[in-house]
Amino acid sequence: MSSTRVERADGLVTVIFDRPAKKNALGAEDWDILRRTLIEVTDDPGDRALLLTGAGGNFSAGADLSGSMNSGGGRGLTGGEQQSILFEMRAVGEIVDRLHRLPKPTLAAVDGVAFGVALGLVLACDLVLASDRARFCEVFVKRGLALDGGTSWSLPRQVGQRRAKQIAMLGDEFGADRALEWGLINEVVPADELPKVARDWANRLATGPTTALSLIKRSLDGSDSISFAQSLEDEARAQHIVFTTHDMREGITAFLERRPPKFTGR
Ligand SMILES: CC(C)(COP(=O)(O)OP(=O)(O)OC[C@H]1O[C@@H](n2cnc3c(N)ncnc32)[C@H](O)[C@@H]1OP(=O)(O)O)[C@@H](O)C(=O)NCCC(=O)NCCSC(=O)/C=C1/CC=CC=CO1
Repeated sequence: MSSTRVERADGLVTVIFDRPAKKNALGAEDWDILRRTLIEVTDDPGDRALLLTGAGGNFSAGADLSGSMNSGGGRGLTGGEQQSILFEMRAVGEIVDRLHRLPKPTLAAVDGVAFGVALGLVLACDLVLASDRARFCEVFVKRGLALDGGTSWSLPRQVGQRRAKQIAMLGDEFGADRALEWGLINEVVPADELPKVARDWANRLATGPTTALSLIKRSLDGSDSISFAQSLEDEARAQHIVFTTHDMREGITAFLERRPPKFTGR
């Protein structure tokens, strides 16, 4: 049964995992909604930023272990079941990749638990806000699972190999303060303030200069795999592109006219 809602307002697309009785565990329909939404946000110029969050005091407890992924039941998998797990995991991987590569800014707002593949979704976002009662866990090892959700890639990049191995191989829960100290999240706010602060940040992204934000994101994400000289060339090309935008003209005009800019995403 699907439990994910999508809301749109003023350029901001909010995806809300909403099955509180199951800690917002994610099943096939949730993945389908997320996949479709990511395609829409990629293609629709009216969608200018994405906020991922959960309802009922939790982000998500990760994959729904009672659903389609819970195959085998201790009797060993048939060849067909094994194939189907590979297929499902590739499908989930494709969705996390879409999120990671989304050409619009993304923000995760985490209250309560973000476990397993849900942690992967969080780490694939550009910015992460957490409440002071957020709990994170690379829980896979506790279930006898290997890593997924792109966390084998994002964790070492965000916290370094040494800590990534601790987080992934021990599978201990950690709180928002530790996540902040390790550089996994941007800020911690009191739980009752999280919705407001998240909306403020997300609205700032959604009313920002969309092309510039997209190019900023692309250049930072790509910086690991290119030389300094290449980054300078890429920056030149990016500025060349933003000089064709209405938002760049508006940004400079607004500065000269001593008023706040009104970016429209064009
Ligand atoms: C630590 C918990 C998140 C919360 O604990 P607690 O507050 O004590 O609450 P519970 O009583 O345990 O949970 C309340 C109800 O929610 C159900 N539930 C919780 N998580 C899941 C889940 N992931 N799938 C299905 N259902 C879930 C729980 O059964 C309760 O239901 P009832 O009231 O009807 O009994 C704790 O719940 C917890 O540790 N949850 C599991 C976390 C987890 O292991 N997540 C999955 C990680 S694996 C993953 O994300 C990706 C894959 C990919 C590959 C293949 C296979 C699977 O996973």
